[in-house]
Amino acid sequence: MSLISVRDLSVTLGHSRILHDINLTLDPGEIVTLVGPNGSGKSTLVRAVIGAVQSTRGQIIRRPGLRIGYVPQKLHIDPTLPLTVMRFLNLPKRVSTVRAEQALAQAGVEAVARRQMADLSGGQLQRVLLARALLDEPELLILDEATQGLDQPGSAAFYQQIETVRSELGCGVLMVSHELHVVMAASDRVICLNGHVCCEGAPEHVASAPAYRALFGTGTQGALALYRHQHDHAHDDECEHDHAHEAAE
Ligand SMILES: Nc1ncnc2c1ncn2[C@@H]1O[C@H](COP(=O)(O)OP(=O)(O)OP(=O)(O)O)[C@@H](O)[C@H]1O
Repeated sequence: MSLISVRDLSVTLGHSRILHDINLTLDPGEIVTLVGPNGSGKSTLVRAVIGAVQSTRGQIIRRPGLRIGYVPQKLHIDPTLPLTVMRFLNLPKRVSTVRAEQALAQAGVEAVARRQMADLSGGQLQRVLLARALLDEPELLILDEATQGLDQPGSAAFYQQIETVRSELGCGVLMVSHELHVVMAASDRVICLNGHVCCEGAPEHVASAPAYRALFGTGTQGALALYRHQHDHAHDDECEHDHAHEAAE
């Protein structure tokens, strides 16, 4: 059974229709990335998946008992507040030291357990947030712009860590990102969103789809090669239609 299955989802916020006719499934072990221009509804879709936003039509079916780990964009911490990484991982509920250390190791930052949160670099902080999301051994890991503020090598290293986590835990991963070339290459499947699903499939397929190119141009192909890895592309969805005109909407 899929981890999540989104069927004909529409979301209206205030008087604006933000998402319409969204269909999406995510299977165990899959890394799916949502890309799309600012305001295209990526965060709204993720928030609907975690149950923080109500749908106006359609449904979201979660596998019964599904454990979801969520990595936010950023965490604002008062720099004057003394808070070690270990204490942070014990908020809001206590975890064993062994489990916290395991999660830090899975996130690639085992050495920072006793450090102050305020002293961490941007990349270390994002990995600590990842560790926190891993504490409950999620079956689905959701990351919403989790590499914002990191430079490109930092982002690439973070996404490689996500791939490691996926292969160690076997969890599915749903990510939102603006860093098209880096994130797309780390994904099994990419969904290009602009209020609805414009096109989807393997990164190479989406990068060359007319709808994607209309939204983002053609500059990502070379960079994709940087982090290319082998996938079975046999089941890629074809881009059903050309929505190139929508870029002008
Ligand atoms: N509570 C709300 N009420 C009304 N409109 C909202 C609300 N929340 C979000 N929106 C609008 O929904 C649209 C989609 O927002 P969303 O944050 O999902 O897009 P996004 O693709 O994640 O954007 P970005 O890439 O800029 O983060 C935007 O136009 C936003 O202004």
